[in-house]
Amino acid sequence: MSTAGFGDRLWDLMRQRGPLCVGIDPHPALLDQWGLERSAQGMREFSMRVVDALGDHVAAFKPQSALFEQYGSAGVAVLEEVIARCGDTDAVCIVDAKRGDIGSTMDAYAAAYLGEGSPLAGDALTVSPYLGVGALAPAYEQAQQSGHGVFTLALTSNPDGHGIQHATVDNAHSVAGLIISEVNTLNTKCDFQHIGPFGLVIGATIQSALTDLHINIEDFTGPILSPGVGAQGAGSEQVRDVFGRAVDRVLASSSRQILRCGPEKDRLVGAVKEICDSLRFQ
Ligand SMILES: O=C(O)c1cc(=O)[nH]c(=O)n1[C@@H]1O[C@H](COP(=O)(O)O)[C@@H](O)[C@H]1O
Repeated sequence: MSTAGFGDRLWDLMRQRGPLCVGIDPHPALLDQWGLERSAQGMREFSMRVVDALGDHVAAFKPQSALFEQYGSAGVAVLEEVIARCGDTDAVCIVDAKRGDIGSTMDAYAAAYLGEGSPLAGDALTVSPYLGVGALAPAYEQAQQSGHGVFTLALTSNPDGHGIQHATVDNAHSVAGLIISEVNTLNTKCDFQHIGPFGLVIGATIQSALTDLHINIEDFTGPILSPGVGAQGAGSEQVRDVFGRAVDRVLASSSRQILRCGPEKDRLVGAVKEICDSLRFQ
């Protein structure tokens, strides 16, 4: 087990294995395609096969909590097992639960998803800043204590996000720009070698939004999780165009495009290698 902080651990993995996160999203249609039952047990089999096939090949896994929650407590129990199985690999596990609440409730989310030894805690958590970045302080504090990471939504991959995220505040900054700057300040209070533990979620589908909103993403000092690669239409070209010189901090994320290549291990590994090769920009 590495003693490096979350950001530096992820940085090293991205360099060794390629900057790709595989989303574990066991959609019912994928269970059908893999010949598995639409049940918690089917989802368990699906997710374990993904982790076992790709655990030595990818920098990160991102189990999507809602897909498990839809099966109730049996699904959540499977999510716990999947997080534990990811922990048996060297890849980092980003639990995609997009949590966010007032500070006193956020304490409980932080304990559940980032607390040392909690069954729902991976290496990092996605959080939603709609209640204010300040309200998420318990998550950032808990992550720092336990050496974990947090990815805060900034410019999401879905077009519906524009209305709020691109909105202008005080006639100057955009909402997204303020979130990015607040998260960056958190990293300045941390010790790290390459990148800090506090990251952003910025979709690969956002086209010129960073430029349009006058956001200089090159100044950002954490990892950038970038979903939207594959099923949502973005490819490596979009990743390079969106992030420019900040691309070395980008962890591209793809779920359905890769998962559709299963269940055979060789095809899953082949899909990962192909995307990773396309993401090597130097
Ligand atoms: O936080 C996320 O991971 C996320 C943020 C975002 O802006 N857009 C987005 O698609 N995601 C997640 O990334 C995954 C995308 O899945 P695919 O479209 O199948 O690659 C889903 O689990 C989404 O919930």
